[in-house]
Amino acid sequence: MTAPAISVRGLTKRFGDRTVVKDVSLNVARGEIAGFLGPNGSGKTTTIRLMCGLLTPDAGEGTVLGHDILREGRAIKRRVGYMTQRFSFYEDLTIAENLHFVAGLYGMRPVASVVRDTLEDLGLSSRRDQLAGSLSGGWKQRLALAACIMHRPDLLLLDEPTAGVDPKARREFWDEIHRLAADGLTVLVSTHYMDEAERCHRINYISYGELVAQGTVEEVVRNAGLTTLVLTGPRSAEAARLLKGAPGVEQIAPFGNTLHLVGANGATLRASAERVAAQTGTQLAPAETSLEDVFIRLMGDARDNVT
Ligand SMILES: Nc1ncnc2c1ncn2[C@@H]1O[C@H](COP(=O)(O)OP(=O)(O)OP(=O)(O)O)[C@@H](O)[C@H]1O
Repeated sequence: MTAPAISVRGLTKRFGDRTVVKDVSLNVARGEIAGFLGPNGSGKTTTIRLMCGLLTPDAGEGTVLGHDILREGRAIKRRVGYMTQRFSFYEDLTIAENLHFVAGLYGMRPVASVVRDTLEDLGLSSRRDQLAGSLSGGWKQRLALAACIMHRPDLLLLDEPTAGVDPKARREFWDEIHRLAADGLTVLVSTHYMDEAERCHRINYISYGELVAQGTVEEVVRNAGLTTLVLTGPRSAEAARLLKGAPGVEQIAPFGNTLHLVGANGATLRASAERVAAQTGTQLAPAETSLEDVFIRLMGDARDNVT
């Protein structure tokens, strides 16, 4: 039986007297696209670096691609492609020249055909002679992806790969990720975008260094046990004022003419919402809880734990 792509337990990392990763356990099956989510500074990058042997944990153990993270960092690095948050290229080299350089670093032979295959694989052939510095965000990101899959890794670690990229380029990037996963590559990808989280097979949510939710999107939403209601009508802004601080109302978010209300205690939330709906002549209806509703809730919970 092949070992899971990632199987780590109790990972902990301190910087000075701050513990930024606390007892994190993570399992990622081969071929899975695992999402890694959480607020800024919650420890995603640090966890990724612990798993690919770039940082040594203060506690914890486990394997990545069957290799021990404490003793076999070199073997892990050879089989992992890591796209960092601020990936960089030689801006005054073309796409093809940048890839030649990377192929040389990895010692891949014959360089010319490796580069040609990679260009073709990622649909970069038509732009092979364009200077990297003159590419749009979406093409730069595609080049970065090409550079990190060139050595045919088994696991891709992508740290916010689509930050600042337009929706069409993001969609194409995700189509590419799914294509790679269908070919057997495992992907762990950190993101702040909800639509991207929904494109993962499973998600892992980390907050202040602790993993607080794991599972498929449906499981994470269901386990949060939240009720969501929608108020609609021209007086929804007034309704929002009246609902602020009302019993059971934990989140109030306007979306155009509607007001999105979320709370853990469904009965209390409904009672408050019905009262205000009657007062303001707005219509009340049940709605599906979204992943965003759950994440806002998780962020609030974690902050409460810290203060
Ligand atoms: N080498 C370091 N030395 C000291 N503190 C660090 C170091 N690297 C990260 N940190 C701190 O650890 C915390 C977690 O950072 P990390 O980059 O892992 O979070 P993140 O979840 O990736 O955040 P973001 O979403 O903003 O990228 C932050 O408070 C950060 O400032």
